[in-house]
Amino acid sequence: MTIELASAGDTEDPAAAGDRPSALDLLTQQVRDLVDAVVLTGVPQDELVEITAELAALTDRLRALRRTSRHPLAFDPEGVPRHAGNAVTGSANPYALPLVSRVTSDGTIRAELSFRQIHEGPPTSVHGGVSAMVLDQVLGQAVAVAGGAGMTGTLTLRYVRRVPYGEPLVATAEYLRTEGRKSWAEGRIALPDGTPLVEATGLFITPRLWTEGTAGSQ
Ligand SMILES: CCCCCCCC/C=C\CCCCCCCC(=O)SCCNC(=O)CCNC(=O)[C@H](O)C(C)(C)COP(=O)(O)OP(=O)(O)OC[C@H]1O[C@@H](n2cnc3c(N)ncnc32)[C@H](O)[C@@H]1OP(=O)(O)O
Repeated sequence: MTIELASAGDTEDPAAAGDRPSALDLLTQQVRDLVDAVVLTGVPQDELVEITAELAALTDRLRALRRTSRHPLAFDPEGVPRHAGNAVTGSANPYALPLVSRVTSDGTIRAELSFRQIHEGPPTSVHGGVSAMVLDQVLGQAVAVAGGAGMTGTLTLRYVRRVPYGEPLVATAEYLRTEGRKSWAEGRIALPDGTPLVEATGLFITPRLWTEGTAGSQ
């Protein structure tokens, strides 16, 4: 297999890397595949023991050199916050879906997504907390793009229909309004035909600390 990588040093700057994945992106995706495989594996016990030992050795290799700083926060040209370590969108975070959002011409945040079996809560359905995490992110992006970036103050959800995994879905969010440091947004996870599965409204508050000049950590 030949893999064309981004140049060394590009990993912090997706724009500089163009469409080519960095080695860290590829590692992250491989670990996602690993997690999926763990949840679904049926290999015998002795094989599991051997694999666990091999993974422990790989974990030690990764720990040989640790980052001394968190992944930086950047904004893409449309104003969507990008953070490689983010739990929902992070290209360097195996835990992230990852969710890739764009801004439509009317300012809506839109992300096509597909949950996996690892996101299961009730049998055959996505865990409600996982849906909430995605909605927190896209609503937060909607207010960030509108200029009101903040921390979630409240997030209200209505679980309308069960959310399936393994099927294409769409998450969208729209900025509503701002009053002082408070901004509101609404959004939903829906089937591709628009049938809503989970609806959300959220209040995002720009922390006093940020307005006093200290950057947030999100
Ligand atoms: C320099 C620029 C840097 C830019 C950086 C951009 C970052 C990128 C942005 C976006 C990324 C993409 C999207 C991400 C999406 C995910 C986001 C999350 O998951 S956030 C994690 C979960 N949320 C928390 O952990 C919050 C914890 N709470 C706090 O930090 C504070 O309590 C905070 C910021 C919410 C408020 O603290 P205060 O000191 O700034 O503000 P006070 O003066 O207490 O309140 C201001 C007003 O807001 C109300 N308020 C405060 N907390 C509230 C709450 N939880 N619910 C409702 N109202 C609340 C108050 O009653 C007050 O209202 P009245 O002005 O009197 O009308």
